[in-house]
Amino acid sequence: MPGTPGAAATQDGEAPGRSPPCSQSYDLTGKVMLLGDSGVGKSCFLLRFKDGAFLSGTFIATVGIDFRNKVVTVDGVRVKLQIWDTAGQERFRSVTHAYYRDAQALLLLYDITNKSSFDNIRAWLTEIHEYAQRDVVIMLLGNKADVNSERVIRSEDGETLAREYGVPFMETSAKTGMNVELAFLAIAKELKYRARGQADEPSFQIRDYVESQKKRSSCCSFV
Ligand SMILES: Nc1nc2c(ncn2[C@@H]2O[C@H](COP(=O)(O)OP(=O)(O)OP(=O)(O)O)[C@@H](O)[C@H]2O)c(=O)[nH]1
Repeated sequence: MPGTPGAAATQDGEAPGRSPPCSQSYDLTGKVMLLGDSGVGKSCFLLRFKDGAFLSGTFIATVGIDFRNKVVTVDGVRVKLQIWDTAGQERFRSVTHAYYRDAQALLLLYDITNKSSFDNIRAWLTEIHEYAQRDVVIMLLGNKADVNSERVIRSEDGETLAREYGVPFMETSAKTGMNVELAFLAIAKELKYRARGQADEPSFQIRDYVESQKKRSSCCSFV
């Protein structure tokens, strides 16, 4: 959803819609939701992106929903991402469903060390198709890639599932930062492409972009 060009961005942590005391300008804005089972690392993923931090050993399950804003610049365009961190626990599902409709992009996470979080991805996609906009951008992320010794889901399994649903895929780590920024930048680029049309980049495809950036970073990753 295009924002008012040059308008003041909402302050971090402030309820959307209220006027901010300070301003950070942006050209476009988009709502992104983090989804996936409880414990897959959604809150840590957001914290890594927003503040570059990781709090190890602590797991405080999200209650309901929380959000943070961050402005990223892609191809000279400032995109304000309003990122909603949802609770993965079943009992909060009815709360989070209400937010799907406004989201332009969804990051769907599973934990590569937790088989049920991967098996539940199909159920998440069914929910997404029920509650989200038809053209919502979806990205599948296999998080906790830093703990390869406890891996139970192969990277190829994530890739196969993503291909089946026609969505981009990558493995990530909120702990090391691997591919965290890339996931959000790819979303921002797609939102920019949708808002600005084909003029700047006639053949932009988010899946191709993610694949090319993954390959490019494999030699000297963010780890
Ligand atoms: N090794 C490793 N641990 C992680 C990573 N991301 C998160 N964790 C750990 O996984 C646990 C759960 O992380 P959260 O970010 O709270 O999980 P969540 O998906 O937000 O959980 P809910 O709020 O209940 O939906 C915490 O103990 C984190 O420290 C990661 O990339 N690598």
